[in-house]
Amino acid sequence: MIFCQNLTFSYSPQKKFKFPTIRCQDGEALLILGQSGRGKTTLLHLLALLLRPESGEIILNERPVLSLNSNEIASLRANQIGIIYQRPHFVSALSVLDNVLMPNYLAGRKQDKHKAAYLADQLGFGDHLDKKTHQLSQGEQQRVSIARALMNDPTVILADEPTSSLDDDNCERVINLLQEQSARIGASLVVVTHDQRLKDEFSNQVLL
Ligand SMILES: Nc1ncnc2c1ncn2[C@@H]1O[C@H](COP(=O)(O)OP(=O)(O)OP(=O)(O)O)[C@@H](O)[C@H]1O
Repeated sequence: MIFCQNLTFSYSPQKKFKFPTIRCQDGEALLILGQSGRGKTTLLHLLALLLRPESGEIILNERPVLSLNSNEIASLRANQIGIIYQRPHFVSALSVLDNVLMPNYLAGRKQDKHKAAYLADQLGFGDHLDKKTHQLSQGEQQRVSIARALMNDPTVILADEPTSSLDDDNCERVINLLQEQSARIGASLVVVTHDQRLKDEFSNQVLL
């Protein structure tokens, strides 16, 4: 589960944010909708512990996390949080498969090639595993980053505009897969987006 309340953050005295209470239980999905510039990525990075709020509280799996030290936060992020960034960050020298396997490596786990291949098939890029990521289209790269986020069976999945480069068919496929996978592993799924196509796909929604 993920819960936060009274979160505030500022990039500068002119750019301050106060975010609404967010609550997403295990196996549930939450959509956070907002226009460009409303702070969706900022909120997601706060929840992913990539940014530190000025005030407020974040609880992951019943545990207050803002008092953890940097090693504890790194371990939590590697093992329990799957992040799908707005723009995927890949290691360009590695194959698509090795990029998908990267979270196993970073968390000190055995590399699970079967799972990587399964997720790649489900997400429709199973034929591209031996390529380099720059040889894939933007939509394919986005799907690779989704597979990568699911590799360690995270308890919290945070997705930043996961459907922005996708056509309608792939949009539906990706959202279904994210919801199925998070429900299957009992994870909390939080999606931030301005993609209005997702409005009817989530029963729990927050507007920024
Ligand atoms: N590192 C930064 N330093 C200063 N201002 C920033 C920084 N990152 C974001 N901002 C500003 O904070 C505001 C919110 O940015 P954020 O990326 O969180 O919005 P968003 O809702 O995700 O937008 P979009 O839908 O366009 O991605 C924007 O006005 C942006 O210019």
